[in-house]
Amino acid sequence: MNLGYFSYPMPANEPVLSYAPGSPEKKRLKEVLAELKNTQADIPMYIGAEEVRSGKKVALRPPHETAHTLGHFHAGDASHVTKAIDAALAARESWSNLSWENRANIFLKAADLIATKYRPYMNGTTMLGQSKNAYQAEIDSACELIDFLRFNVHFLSEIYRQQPISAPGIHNRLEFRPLEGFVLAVTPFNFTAIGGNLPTSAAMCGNVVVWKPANTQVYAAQMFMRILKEAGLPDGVINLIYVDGPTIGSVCFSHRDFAGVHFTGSTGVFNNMWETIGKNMHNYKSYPRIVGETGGKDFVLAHKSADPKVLATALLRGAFEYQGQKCSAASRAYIPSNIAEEVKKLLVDGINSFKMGTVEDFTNFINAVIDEKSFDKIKSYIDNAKNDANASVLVGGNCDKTKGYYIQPTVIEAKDPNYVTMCEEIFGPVLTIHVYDAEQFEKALELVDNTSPYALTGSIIAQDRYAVELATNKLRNAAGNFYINDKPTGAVVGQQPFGGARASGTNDKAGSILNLYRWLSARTIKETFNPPVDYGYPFMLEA
Ligand SMILES: NC(=O)c1ccc[n+]([C@@H]2O[C@H](COP(=O)([O-])OP(=O)(O)OC[C@H]3O[C@@H](n4cnc5c(N)ncnc54)[C@H](O)[C@@H]3O)[C@@H](O)[C@H]2O)c1
Ligand SMILES: N[C@@H](CCC=O)C(=O)O
Repeated sequence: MNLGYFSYPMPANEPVLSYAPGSPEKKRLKEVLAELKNTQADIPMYIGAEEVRSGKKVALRPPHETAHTLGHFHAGDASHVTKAIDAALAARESWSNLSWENRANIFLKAADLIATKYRPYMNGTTMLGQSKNAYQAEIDSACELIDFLRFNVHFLSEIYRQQPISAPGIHNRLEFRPLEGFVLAVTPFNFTAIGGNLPTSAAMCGNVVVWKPANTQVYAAQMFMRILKEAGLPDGVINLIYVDGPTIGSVCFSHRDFAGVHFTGSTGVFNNMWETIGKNMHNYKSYPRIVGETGGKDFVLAHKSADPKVLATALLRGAFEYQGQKCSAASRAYIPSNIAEEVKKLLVDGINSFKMGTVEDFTNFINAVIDEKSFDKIKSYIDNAKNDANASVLVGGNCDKTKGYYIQPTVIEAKDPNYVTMCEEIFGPVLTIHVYDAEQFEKALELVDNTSPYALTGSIIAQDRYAVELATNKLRNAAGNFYINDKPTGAVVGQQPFGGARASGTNDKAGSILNLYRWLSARTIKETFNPPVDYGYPFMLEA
């Protein structure tokens, strides 16, 4: 029964806590980190009402301290994927019929639980499981996740209000139905907030979901799942399983009720999904929604009018925060010759001042990269640069995996603007710079636009307003998130809707109203109050 239209006004962004020395939030976070480290977690899959323990245990270790074990999760197989789909479909009718305010308030309650008693647990599991320092965890697993939940509730309310006009004698209305089937959410390791957003944005719209996080993000993902349960999410609406990607794909993408995939991760995996879905089209009841935010090779282009300190700071933060493991991280920079020497010195000094180590020591700016595979891949790019005549390592370059996956933040200088590290996504703390002739700005713009297949984020650093305008226009399709005099990272929900085009994804802008439309299928209803009773037209009364 609907007895009123209940409003959900635009929320404010969740304030970022500072964790400054002596602050209560720092004290509490330290206590929780110690508690988590002293506990051996036994993490089940969540399928329907069940906590499923397969017995196939996978150990969870902090990337910065691989000798320590945080516990383990129970990995699943194809049978668990089927079970999760069945549980989702069984929950579908009741969930999709639940009133909007009762759906919405579950997610708002979850946001409040994260903002209060579970904040140190969301941050603590993210810090230990994904090797994020306290600030990087706070902006991700607390603030961004809370914002996703609150803003999406507001955006969906706005969608439900959008109704067609009605001519005299009729009433038209739009129902924003959930999709007919289940949605698969496949999420990456690097952002706990993305892990939380992909299943909940679809679920909020009345869909039922099978959620598969990256193995290296399970520690924080299960924490969020437990919070959703405590907030009142009914069984089966979101089913959290830990099954390898190809197995998930083979079961979900051949299922008749597969209604859509909400993916964030690498371009190669998404391309593979798209191809598989295309090949299986004949299986499905409806055309599935395919939403994917993928890789990046994000640029910073400086003009000769750039302030060297603004540029160096944008690079130090934009390239190295969270060890460069942000899809938005600055990984190629084009520096004009007039300020190149000064900027290089600022970069070298900045990097030499970085402290690297565990997340428990709050003085560390840099922690470890996510896993051994990633460590080996990043190291091979650095080793190749050390031995290539077209490149030189300006600073950094040391890699050590004896205690954790530590890669020293590294700047490579490429003489060749098409050198491999200027083009390929590395996803680690490696920035490649290319110095261009300061009088050849237009040529540099072309290089930026054409060097990489991606188009996710990018920045122009300039004081000259003509240069800013030229870059904004020429690079219109080179980035879905374009920054002026700022680093290319750190988009805030509600402020900078996030996503890129070209090989960076479908650009459905996570955390914005645009994304929610993808999880809805509108039905138009026309009601006629005084229906005609004669088929003829008035003009037919006379020849
Ligand atoms: N554009 C964005 O908004 C955005 C945000 C975060 C990360 N990313 C991208 O994500 C990547 C880093 O994250 P990652 O290492 O977790 O990415 P990934 O592609 O390796 O994994 C992402 C998810 O896909 C799963 N997966 C892997 N192979 C699969 C397969 N064959 N079938 C189905 N699922 C499969 C993984 O287990 C994980 O859950 C980078 O490329 C980064 O740019 C993009
Ligand atoms: N939205 C984040 C990046 C997400 C990808 O990893 C940012 O803007 O830095």
